[in-house]
Amino acid sequence: MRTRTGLAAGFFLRAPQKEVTIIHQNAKYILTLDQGTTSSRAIIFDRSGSTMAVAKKEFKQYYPKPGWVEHDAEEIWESQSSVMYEALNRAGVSAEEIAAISITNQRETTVIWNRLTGKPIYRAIVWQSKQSADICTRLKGEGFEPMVREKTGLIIDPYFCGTKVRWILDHVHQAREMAEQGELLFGTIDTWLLWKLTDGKVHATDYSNASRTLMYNIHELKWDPELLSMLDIPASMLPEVKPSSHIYGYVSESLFPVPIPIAGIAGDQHASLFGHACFEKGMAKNTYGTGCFLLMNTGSEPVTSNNGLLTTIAWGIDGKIVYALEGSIFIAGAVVKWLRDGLKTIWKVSDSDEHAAVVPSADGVYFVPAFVGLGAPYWDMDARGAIFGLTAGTTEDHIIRAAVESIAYQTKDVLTSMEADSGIKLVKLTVDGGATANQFLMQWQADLLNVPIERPKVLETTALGAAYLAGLAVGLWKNQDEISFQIRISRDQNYKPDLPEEIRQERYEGWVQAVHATMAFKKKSPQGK
Ligand SMILES: Nc1ncnc2c1ncn2[C@@H]1O[C@H](COP(=O)(O)OP(=O)(O)O)[C@@H](O)[C@H]1O
Ligand SMILES: O=P(O)(O)OC[C@H](O)CO
Repeated sequence: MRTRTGLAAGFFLRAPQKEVTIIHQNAKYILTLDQGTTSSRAIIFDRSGSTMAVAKKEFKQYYPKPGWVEHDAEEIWESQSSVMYEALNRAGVSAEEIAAISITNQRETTVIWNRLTGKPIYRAIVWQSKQSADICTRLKGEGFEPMVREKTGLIIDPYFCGTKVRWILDHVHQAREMAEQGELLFGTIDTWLLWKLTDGKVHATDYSNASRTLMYNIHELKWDPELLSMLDIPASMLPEVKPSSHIYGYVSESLFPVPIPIAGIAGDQHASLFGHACFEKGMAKNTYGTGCFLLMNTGSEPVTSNNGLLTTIAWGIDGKIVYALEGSIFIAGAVVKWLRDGLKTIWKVSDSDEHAAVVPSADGVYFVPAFVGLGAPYWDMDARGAIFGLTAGTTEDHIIRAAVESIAYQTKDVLTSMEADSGIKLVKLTVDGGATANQFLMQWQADLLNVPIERPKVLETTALGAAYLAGLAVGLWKNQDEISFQIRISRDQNYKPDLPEEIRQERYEGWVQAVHATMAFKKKSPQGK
C-alpha cells in the first residue's frame, strides 16, 4: 500500500491615516505573494475577496545535517517572481489593474545579505532549523531567559531569528567584520522579497515579523539594545519596522511598467488571523500546514503565558497594535509528508484521510512527531519522534491514523494552555491550511476539542488576510467592518463534535503519556541527541 509594559495598552504608533488613494485608475485587484515553507504562491483577489488566480511553485529544501533546514534565498525570489507573473497571466490581469501588492511569509526564516551586491552570504536558515541550539543552551545557562521572555514574548529557542543571525555571524568567513562595518543586512523573508521587489531601495519589515526575531521589544516597539548586546548583533543590520497595512514602497520599473505600491506585510500566521476576521479579543484560528499555528487575538493588551505559549504582535494598523497568544507546533502536515516520502506508506498525502478512516481507532498507537523537537507548550528542542503502543495486530492504517491524530492532539495541548492563559473558553475554532482538506482530521479535531470546527470557502486565508491589509492601505476596502462582513458570508464547512466524554479523556490521557515518554527518552538514550 502506498499512498508571544510599557506603552502597550491602546498605544498609537502615529496618527491614523484617513485619506487613502488608489494609485492607478483601473486598479481593482490585489496581488498577494505568499511565501511558504515548501512553496511560493501568488494569488490575485478581487474586491469581493474572491480568488481570481493562483500560481504555485515548490522549491528545494536543504538538510545539510540532522536537524538543519535551509533554503536558497535566491531560489525563493526566483520561484516567487515567476509565480507572480504566472498568476497575472492566468487571471488575464495587467499590472495597471493591480491596486497593491501584499507580502505574507514563512516567519523567522533568516536571510543575511550584502548591502552592496545584494547577494546572500549564507543560505536562509529555516524556522525549523536547529543549528543554533548550542547558542540557545548557552544563553539560557547565562540566565537571559526571563529578560528575553519579558521583552519579546518569546523564549530562547532556535526557532526564532536572533540565534540564527548570531550563528551566521559566528560561522561565515568574515561575516562579523562585514556586519560591524555595516555591509550586511538581515531580513525575514518579507524583508528579502521587499528588497528584491524595490531593487534594493527598501529595507523594512512589519510589526508582526519583527515580533518573531528575539531582538524586538514588543512593548516599547523598538529593536532592543539589551537583546542585541546579548546576541552580539550590530543594529545596522536591522530593517525599519512599519505598520502591517502601510505603503512600504513601489515595485521597481525593471519588474513592472507601472509603480505598484507594496502596501501590506504580515507573517503568514498573523495574516491568517486577519484573513479569518479574528478582529475581536478572544477570537482564534488554527492553520494546518507544515506545522500548526493556533493564534488568539488578545486585543491591545499583551497576555503573558504561564503555560508555554508565545506573546506576539498580531498586526499594527491604523495607529494601533493588536497582540495575540500563539501556540506553535513544528510538525503537523509534515508528518503526513513523511508517511509519503520517508515511510513510503502512502502515495499521496490525501490518501492518509481514507487510511485513517478505515480503522475504528488507532488501537492504542500514539505517534509523537517530534522530528525537530517539540514546540508549544513543551519547548523541548532535543526531543525526537516516537511511536508507542505497537502490537502484533498493528497495521499500517493504525500508524497512519496515529500520525494524523497527532496533529489534533498537539492542537489540544496548545488550546488547553491558551484557555488557561486567556481565561477564555473557545466556542468554535476556525481553520485553514493545506491539511484541513483531510476530513478525518477535521472531524477528529472537533471530537477531541469538543468544539465545532469552521472552515472558510477561501482556503487561501493567509493570502487573503495579507490582501486585506494591503487593500486597506490603498482604499480598496474602507475598514475592518467591511472585511468582517465579507468573511462572514463565506463560511463553508462545519465539523461538529460527536464523541463521548470518557473516550475523549481516555484517548487524550494516552497522548499526554506518550509525549512525556518521548521527552524522557533522549535523557536515557546513550546517544543523548
Ligand atoms: N489531504 C491531506 N491530508 C493530510 N495532510 C495534508 C493533506 N493535504 C495537504 N496536507 C499537508 O499540508 C501541508 C501543506 O499545507 P500548506 O498550507 O500548503 O503548508 P505550508 O504553507 O507550510 O507549505 C503539507 O505538509 C501536507 O502534508
Ligand atoms: O510556511 P508555513 O505555512 O509552514 O508557516 C511557517 C510559520 O510561519 C513558521 O513560524
